Amino acid sequence: MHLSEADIRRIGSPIRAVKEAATAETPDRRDPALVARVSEMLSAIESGGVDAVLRYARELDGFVGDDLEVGAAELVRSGDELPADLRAALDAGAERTRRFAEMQRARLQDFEEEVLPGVVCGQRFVPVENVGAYLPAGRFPLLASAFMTVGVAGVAGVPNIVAATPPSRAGRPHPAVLYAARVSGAESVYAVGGVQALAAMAFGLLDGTPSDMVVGAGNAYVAEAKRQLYGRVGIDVLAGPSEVAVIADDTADAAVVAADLLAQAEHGPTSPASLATTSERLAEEVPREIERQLAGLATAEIAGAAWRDHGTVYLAEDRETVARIMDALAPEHLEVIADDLDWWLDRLRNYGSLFLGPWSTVVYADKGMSGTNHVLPTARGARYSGGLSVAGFLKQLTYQRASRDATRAQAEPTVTVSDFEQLVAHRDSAQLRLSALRG
Ligand SMILES: NC(=O)c1ccc[n+]([C@@H]2O[C@H](COP(=O)([O-])OP(=O)(O)OC[C@H]3O[C@@H](n4cnc5c(N)ncnc54)[C@H](O)[C@@H]3O)[C@@H](O)[C@H]2O)c1
Ligand SMILES: N[C@H](CO)Cc1c[nH]c[nH+]1
Ligand SMILES: [Zn+2]
Repeated sequence: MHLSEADIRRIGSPIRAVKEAATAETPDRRDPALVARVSEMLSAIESGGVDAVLRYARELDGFVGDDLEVGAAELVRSGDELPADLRAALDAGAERTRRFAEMQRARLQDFEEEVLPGVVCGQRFVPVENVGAYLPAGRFPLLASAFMTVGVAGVAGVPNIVAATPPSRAGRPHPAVLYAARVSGAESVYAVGGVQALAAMAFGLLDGTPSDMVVGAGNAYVAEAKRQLYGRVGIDVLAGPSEVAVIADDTADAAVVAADLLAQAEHGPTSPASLATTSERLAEEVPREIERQLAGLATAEIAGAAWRDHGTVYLAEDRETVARIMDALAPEHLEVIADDLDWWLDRLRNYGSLFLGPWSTVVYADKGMSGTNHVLPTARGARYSGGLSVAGFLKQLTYQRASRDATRAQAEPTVTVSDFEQLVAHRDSAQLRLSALRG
């Protein structure tokens, strides 16, 4: 995650890149080979149906058998072989995520009001009917993803939710992923991952009902599949490889900053992590501390590659410049470990989710422990979108009613504008009502 020359020009104040990314690739660059591969897979699945889905599932994920559906018995039994503390942690994450989604739902209000005499307009929030939820589990089983998708869709009132997750090495999904899905309210889960999962949900190849919307995070293949399916189905956000950025001043501890950067870098070798600071001390210490922590990290191969290729450290003279850096990077997760948190909360605007102060950290939200959703925009999508939430499953529909007495106020200007546009049928539709009023 790095600033382009154009970003630096726009920011307009001096910035020193203390650590630069080894690759010039930004997270929003689409790899043409990957785009072509996804397109080819979607076409093959659309024409080949379930057989094509099974073929990719076997080839890419070692799926065994012919039936992608995880049976009700396997879903119910999923918790039996898990340690009690893991079950309790998953129960807590599901519950907290649900509770925050309920709080958000309570603040989305239907209403109707008279906008001019005799004309009443209103809005209603209506849930999407069929949702396909993707639960990523390629490199690591991300257990909390079900809370964020299946659980939150349930709070929105979505009547038909199907979940798909890649099989793990034994050819079946991990029981912990299934348990997390179950405590989130899933009744229908399929052992299929990646592009083939999203295509199967969108084309109705799993339970026979095409999803109206597919949601959930995943790797670059998953994000690209959602992008290509968009329009034919709705999507939540383009939630690709995880990213983190930290804003820190002299009050921050280098070990904490380094740990939080590595925590997201370990997702994959293309996961960017960035620090922007006003502290010269921190700008020097954090890269050293990252190397020190990497030496003892079991996932160092992944996190080290991510840090080398996509990690950056920027030193700026003042906090406004740091804020402008974040306006440009628009990271998925943004931590602030600095004084005057209210100033930062007020000033920052481009992030998927914000973590204020040293006692708040991304990994808590990753696991559902704070309650916010961890399906968040990546690749600078936070410039125009927030993350998945209960609102994402609700269509904000409008309606209007008008009394006979309100006809003139709407029909006369409609006739005027339609005449100007030469849209005569439009004019006639309004004129007819005016005539009825007069006659
Ligand atoms: N942005 C967010 O909100 C968010 C949230 C959680 C996770 N994530 C990200 O989700 C990702 C999870 O990635 P993952 O790979 O571990 O799991 P995944 O479930 O996203 O992807 C696994 C699937 O990728 C497909 N795949 C792998 N290589 C392929 C190839 N060469 N051609 C076609 N398909 C291929 C396989 O079918 C496999 O099932 C991570 O990058 C993580 O950072 C993002
Ligand atoms: N950091 C991911 C969102 O980008 C979510 C997650 C879950 N578990 C671990 N991480
Ligand atoms: Zn994470």
